[in-house]
Amino acid sequence: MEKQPRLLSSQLSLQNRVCDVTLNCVVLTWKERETTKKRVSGSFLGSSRAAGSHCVPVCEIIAVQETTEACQSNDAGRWQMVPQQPSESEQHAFTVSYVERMRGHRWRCSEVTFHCTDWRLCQQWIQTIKEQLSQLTSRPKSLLVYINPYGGKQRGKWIYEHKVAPVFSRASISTDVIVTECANHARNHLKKEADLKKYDGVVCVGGDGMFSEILHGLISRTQCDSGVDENCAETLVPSALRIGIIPAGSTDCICFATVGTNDPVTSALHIVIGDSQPMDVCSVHHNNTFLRYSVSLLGYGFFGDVLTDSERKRWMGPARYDISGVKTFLSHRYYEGTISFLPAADIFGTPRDKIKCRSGCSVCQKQSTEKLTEEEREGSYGVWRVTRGKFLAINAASMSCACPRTPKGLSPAAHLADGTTDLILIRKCSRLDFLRHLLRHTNKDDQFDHTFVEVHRVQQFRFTPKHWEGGSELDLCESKNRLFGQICRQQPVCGCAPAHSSWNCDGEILPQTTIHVRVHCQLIKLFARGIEEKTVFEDPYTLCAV
Ligand SMILES: CCCCCCCCCCCCC/C=C/[C@@H](O)[C@H](COP(=O)(O)O)NC(=O)CCCCC
Ligand SMILES: Nc1ncnc2c1ncn2[C@@H]1O[C@H](COP(=O)(O)OP(=O)(O)O)[C@@H](O)[C@H]1O
Ligand SMILES: [Ca+2]
Repeated sequence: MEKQPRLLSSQLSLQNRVCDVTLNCVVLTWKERETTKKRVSGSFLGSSRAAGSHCVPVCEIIAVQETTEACQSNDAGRWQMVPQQPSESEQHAFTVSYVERMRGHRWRCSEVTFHCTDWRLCQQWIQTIKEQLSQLTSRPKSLLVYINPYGGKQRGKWIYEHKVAPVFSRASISTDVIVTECANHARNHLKKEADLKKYDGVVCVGGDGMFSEILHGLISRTQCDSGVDENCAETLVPSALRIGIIPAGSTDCICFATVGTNDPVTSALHIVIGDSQPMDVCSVHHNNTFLRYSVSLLGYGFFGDVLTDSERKRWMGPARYDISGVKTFLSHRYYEGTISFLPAADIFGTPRDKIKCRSGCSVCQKQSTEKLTEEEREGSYGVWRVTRGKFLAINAASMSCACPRTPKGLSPAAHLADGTTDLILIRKCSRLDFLRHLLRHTNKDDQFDHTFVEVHRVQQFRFTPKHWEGGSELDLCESKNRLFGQICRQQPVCGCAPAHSSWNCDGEILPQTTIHVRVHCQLIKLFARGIEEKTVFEDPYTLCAV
């Protein structure tokens, strides 16, 4: 890697130890100088990390500020470092706050305070670091924050005030905060009222349902401002504003699948450093009319029924999904219908690939840089295929849908930003087989390796339930009784099972069942970077090899 010219290099004191501190355009490093160690009673003070070299990429520095507090003394241990500078020299200090990686993809805001002999040198360090930070133009300065006070365990407000606001304030980000008063408050405000020119991004404090509101508000506003009709547009205009997600809901799958953890402080830090992760958005249509957008799961059958049942149990909080999950599993309902889909070309891979979408994913980047060859582009226009049958579940995962319930996700190899969605068809099978399939979401076994599971990577798909074929949604309502009689004969186990399920669209129930879904590649951007490879956590110093 190219060596960067030094901007500053000084001997500064850190907890009474002398360090060589260096700043270039890319990293801040500090290395403890060799110190005299006084042996007191058989062991040495200081961990190898404390005595070693530290390195923080400039892009992961949160802030720098002059420190006014009293200097700390470090002679409480059994071993004592002999200071190489007189203590009266430690009158001027500055503190650097930076991202530190913890286990499980979590980030924390750590601080290091350097002391120096000379006021001017101290100011020079503060000024130079500030200048470096000011050049990071992708960082937001002003954010519009929406909090759902009733999402998840109803801790959205508390989480924002105690975990997130202090991080934003440390990074000098200004915020306008709206605590929502009813469902669709955030969506309507974004769509019609918000003065979006004032902001560099929108922050959602809540779950997937709340995120969905903000997504809809922002996309609709962008189309409206650009004169694009959401009902018929094949191409939608990407939104200029990024969305940050502070997880405070029940599933929080969009946060988990784009950051690797559901941790408010980690999300706040991704926002502060101005990360950017493009994301595919599916538009769902019925009879050529736009219904909704989806970024994670569109699920008919099992996941639709779980959601419908769980809505009546909202008072239980996140536990409602466990109760409804068990209930829906036991009811073992299947649904008949026809799925037609437009497969993605071979270059997009398959849902059974071993390679996963990770930070800086080359498959997704290929889409963003539009580096497809003519041949690849030609090959990406496929031929529609049709399949019909009885299904326990029909799922479309536009991203892995990883969440604490299934850390590898519903479709572990799905990509965040490749312009495709993974269609997962679970055909009618025994309860035991379905249980085996579900359990595999929680362990290392391949949940697609069953004869009754079919997977396709697609650009578009349509679904028509059997009793709809050749008719309209209204036809069903009119002939409801006749149909229910027929279906109960087909599925005697349920007593009086409904003929149709509902679509679970990112946690919202869709009223229509006959749908046409189209993927819009990288329509929005999040303040995230995708899940980082383990190596970044194991050896953060690889980042600093400059
Ligand atoms: C016997 C072991 C069963 C294990 C099953 C594991 C499968 C879980 C897959 C979960 C996929 C989640 C996809 C995301 C869905 C969310 O959009 C939606 C709304 O979230 P929120 O607004 O935060 O409440 N959540 C759900 O639909 C919950 C599905 C839970 C199913 C058990
Ligand atoms: N103030 C509010 N009162 C009632 N519902 C709200 C409010 N704000 C948002 N909502 C709705 O609450 C639903 C669930 O929100 P979400 O934050 O996803 O929580 P959860 O993950 O627990 O479902 C969303 O559909 C959203 O539209
Ligand atoms: Ca995708």
